Amino acid sequence: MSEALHVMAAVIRGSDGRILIARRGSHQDQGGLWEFPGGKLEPGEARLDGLRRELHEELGIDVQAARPLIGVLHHYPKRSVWLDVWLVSSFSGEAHGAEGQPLRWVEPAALDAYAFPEANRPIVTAAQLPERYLITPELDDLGRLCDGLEQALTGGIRLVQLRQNQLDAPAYAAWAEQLLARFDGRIDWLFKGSHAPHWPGAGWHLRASQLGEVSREELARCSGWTAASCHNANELQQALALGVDFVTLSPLLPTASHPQATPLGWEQAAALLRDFPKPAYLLGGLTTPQLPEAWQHGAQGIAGIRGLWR
Ligand SMILES: Nc1nc2c([nH]c(=O)n2[C@@H]2O[C@H](COP(=O)(O)OP(=O)(O)OP(=O)(O)O)[C@@H](O)[C@H]2O)c(=O)[nH]1
Ligand SMILES: [Mg+2]
Repeated sequence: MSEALHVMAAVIRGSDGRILIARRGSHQDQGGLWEFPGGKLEPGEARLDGLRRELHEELGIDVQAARPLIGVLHHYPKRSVWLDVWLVSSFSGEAHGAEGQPLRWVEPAALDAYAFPEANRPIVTAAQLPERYLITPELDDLGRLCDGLEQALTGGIRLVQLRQNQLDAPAYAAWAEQLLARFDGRIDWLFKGSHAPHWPGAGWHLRASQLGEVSREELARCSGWTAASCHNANELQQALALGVDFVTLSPLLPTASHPQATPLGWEQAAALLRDFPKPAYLLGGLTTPQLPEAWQHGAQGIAGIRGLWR
């Protein structure tokens, strides 16, 4: 990372949820492609200061609230860049292309239609994913699960993994089908098991043990989000090679559901994520008030069963 060019970039989210993108000048590196505004950090400059300076220079705005979103180390043929991307949720001033660059405010889902530099794929994903990923508790009753999900939705959850390890495959499929119909369009689902990719619109969450069994092609056929459970550097590399959209990294802290596992702790998790260019949710013993700590340690946010249920 030492030789990589440290670039500060911003996913700027307006009050209506849309995101600001700019088109790079044709004379610039990656010319003509869309980008997240920002630029090179100067020697000795603090990260947030660099971000503020770049956004002032390029857009004429003053940052009021920002936090780390994702770090992406990318090797272009000519040079390596460390894209240090922050989410800007509040700013003053009217954004305009101060260097003559065209700007556009875009719905997060519509970002897929724009041509970005190669390094930007995980940034687009990070801009689209929420900060919390709910994993369902194992319940013996579908009605209770639905009630809990309604409450979670009220609390702002919209990304959910259906974990029901007590069910056999046919029973799991029956629940999945009913849940898809009931929460139509309100939840982004990730299902588990080998049958998961067959539901249109639903995502697929791989267990760590599936990382060596599933192919890139199989994963690419899934029409929703794809994710994997990772616990160490090796599994993160496997997930990266398969091309999943995001991962969970666990266990961060001791948990009741996995009492035998050794927790990673904050520092080890941060070290693993520094070299991992995809959004990652930290999992294990975390609750919503720990979100800022997760962001500071390089995570997209937190995942959880008990911590996010009710
Ligand atoms: N700002 C920005 N740079 C990106 C993105 N994606 C990406 O690969 N880069 C790369 O990061 C590098 C530095 O960005 P930059 O050209 O904005 O730097 P800068 O504002 O200081 O520009 P300057 O050298 O024209 O003064 C470029 O090689 C650029 O291609 C992105 O989304 N935003
Ligand atoms: Mg720039």
